[in-house]
Amino acid sequence: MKTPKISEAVVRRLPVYLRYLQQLQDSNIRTVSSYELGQKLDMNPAQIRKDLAYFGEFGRKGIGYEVGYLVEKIKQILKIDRHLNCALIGAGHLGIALSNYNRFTQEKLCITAIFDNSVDKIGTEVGTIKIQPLDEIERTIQDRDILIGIITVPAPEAQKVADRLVGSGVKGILNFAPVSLRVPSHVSVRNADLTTELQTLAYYID
Ligand SMILES: NC(=O)c1ccc[n+]([C@@H]2O[C@H](COP(=O)([O-])OP(=O)(O)OC[C@H]3O[C@@H](n4cnc5c(N)ncnc54)[C@H](O)[C@@H]3O)[C@@H](O)[C@H]2O)c1
Repeated sequence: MKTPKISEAVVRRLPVYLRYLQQLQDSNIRTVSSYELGQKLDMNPAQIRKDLAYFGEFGRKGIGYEVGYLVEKIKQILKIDRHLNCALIGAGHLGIALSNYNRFTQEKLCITAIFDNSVDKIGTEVGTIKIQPLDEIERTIQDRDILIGIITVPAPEAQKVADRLVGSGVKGILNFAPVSLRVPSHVSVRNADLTTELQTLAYYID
């Protein structure tokens, strides 16, 4: 069967479903209806059913969704049922905080290499990861099959770092620097920005 083109809005909702389903799993709850999901996530149950139906028939009438099964399915859809190595570049305030957070929360989608260009940082450790010089980025990314780069360097350095990540073969970049990156079309970029989120939020505050 040909997979339909899935909109980004649907893809962005899947991790939201997954996070709540994993909480249910931790509480040993075995089944959940789209109505219950909708109530908890403040979403329309019909929307949830429609989103999940893009990928298959996961629910059963009168019973709902089997939580464990749906968790595994969503992980497969998001392709996070495999180990996916990430490299972080810029071991400053934000980079260290993100690395420490990721270390405790993720088993498979994890930061496995950290780079910086400061002699004060190179060779020091974040958890079990030794910060490497930027010069080692290409070789490390290829040797460790790293597919995602996370940029936490100052804005003027971000494009140069992105170019090196792309040249090393990464397929996705999560960019925290306040700058728009230019990358080839085969590379996906997601920007995370506290300031723009706050500015957007401000619009809704009277
Ligand atoms: N998206 C957000 O919500 C958000 C929040 C805070 C900070 N930021 C951005 O994140 C970035 C980092 O902020 P910070 O407060 O951690 O800064 P920081 O100065 O504490 O850390 C930056 C680190 O990058 C390293 N670095 C600089 N140039 C480099 C290069 N070419 N290659 C490798 N390493 C390099 C520095 O040595 C330093 O360790 C900035 O661009 C900042 O604007 C974004």
